Amino acid sequence: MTTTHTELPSDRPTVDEPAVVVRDLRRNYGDFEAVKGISFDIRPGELFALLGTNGAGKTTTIETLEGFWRPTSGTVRVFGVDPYGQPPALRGRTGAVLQGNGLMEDLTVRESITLTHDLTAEPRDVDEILDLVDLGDKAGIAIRQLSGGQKRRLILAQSLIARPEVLYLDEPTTGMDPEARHTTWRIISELKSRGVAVLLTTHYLEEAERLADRLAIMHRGEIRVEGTLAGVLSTWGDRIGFLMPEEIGTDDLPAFPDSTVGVRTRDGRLWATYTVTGADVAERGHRVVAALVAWAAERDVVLRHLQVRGASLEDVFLQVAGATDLAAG
Ligand SMILES: Nc1ncnc2c1ncn2[C@@H]1O[C@H](COP(=O)(O)OP(=O)(O)OP(=O)(O)O)[C@@H](O)[C@H]1O
Repeated sequence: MTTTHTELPSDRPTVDEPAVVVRDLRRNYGDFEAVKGISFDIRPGELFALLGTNGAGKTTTIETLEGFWRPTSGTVRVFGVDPYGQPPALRGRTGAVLQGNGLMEDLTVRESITLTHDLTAEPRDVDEILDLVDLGDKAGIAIRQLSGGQKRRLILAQSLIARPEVLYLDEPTTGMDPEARHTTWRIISELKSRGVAVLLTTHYLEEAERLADRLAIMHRGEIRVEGTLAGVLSTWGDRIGFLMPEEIGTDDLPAFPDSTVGVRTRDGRLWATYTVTGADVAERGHRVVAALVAWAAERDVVLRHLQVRGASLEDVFLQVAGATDLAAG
């Protein structure tokens, strides 16, 4: 999938210009190429989700945008400024929830927020920020007594004190229960609607489905898929799945033009999935179903749980991650 590349913004971007621009970014650790030439933009008020397998290069990308690493080659710009070394021009304009904790565990929640507040030019009010992340009732508690999910929210709170215009969220909801995750999604949506540009990495695909305006899936340092959720799914075709009849071996499954078949185990049972892609998916999918039913009737077998469905983000992710076939159901 191709990306629309624009010129790098000048030092004085207009509102319509991207807040974040990444062009052909490469980042090596010694001889190892962790990021192999990726490009994307994020505009104000937009959330871009960077998904991918473990070790794909997501954190390296965020840390480069945060200014911790200099690109091995290529360019990153935040409001037209090179972020390497966290220059004063970007101070307070970006915030981050990175992996790792970095909290002073003996302070109370309020003391911790107040400390950052007092070091920040034009900070948000301490109580406003506590309310925003739903930690008002924990203000007097020592950080070490917070749950893992509450600590993640406190880190989010710290990142919001300076009213950042760009937010980097590296797996922000890891360790959160479903309710805390929903609260965090609400906060992120609210920030987006206030015009904050957000770069999110997550292993929760539902999180990306709910929040992302655009998303990319990385694998081994490269962006393999990019676009809006609807755009990505529409190019990935339909799935026709059924429970493998016991009488039928994997090699006996028929082949059809314009479709691929895979078999995998789920819940201890074997499922077959035909993937139909390209133009006129619905019509060709219909023909595959008709042919399958005729094929089953000839052999006097039943295709249990026969169903047709569109691709899910999980299907796309698994395919990108190199899974040999796709889950039915
Ligand atoms: N400081 C480092 N020195 C050497 N190699 C590193 C370093 N940091 C990361 N790597 C390697 O670079 C690759 C990309 O790592 P990165 O943390 O960016 O991946 P990720 O997509 O964030 O993974 P995950 O989803 O597991 O958090 C990995 O193979 C990792 O082992």
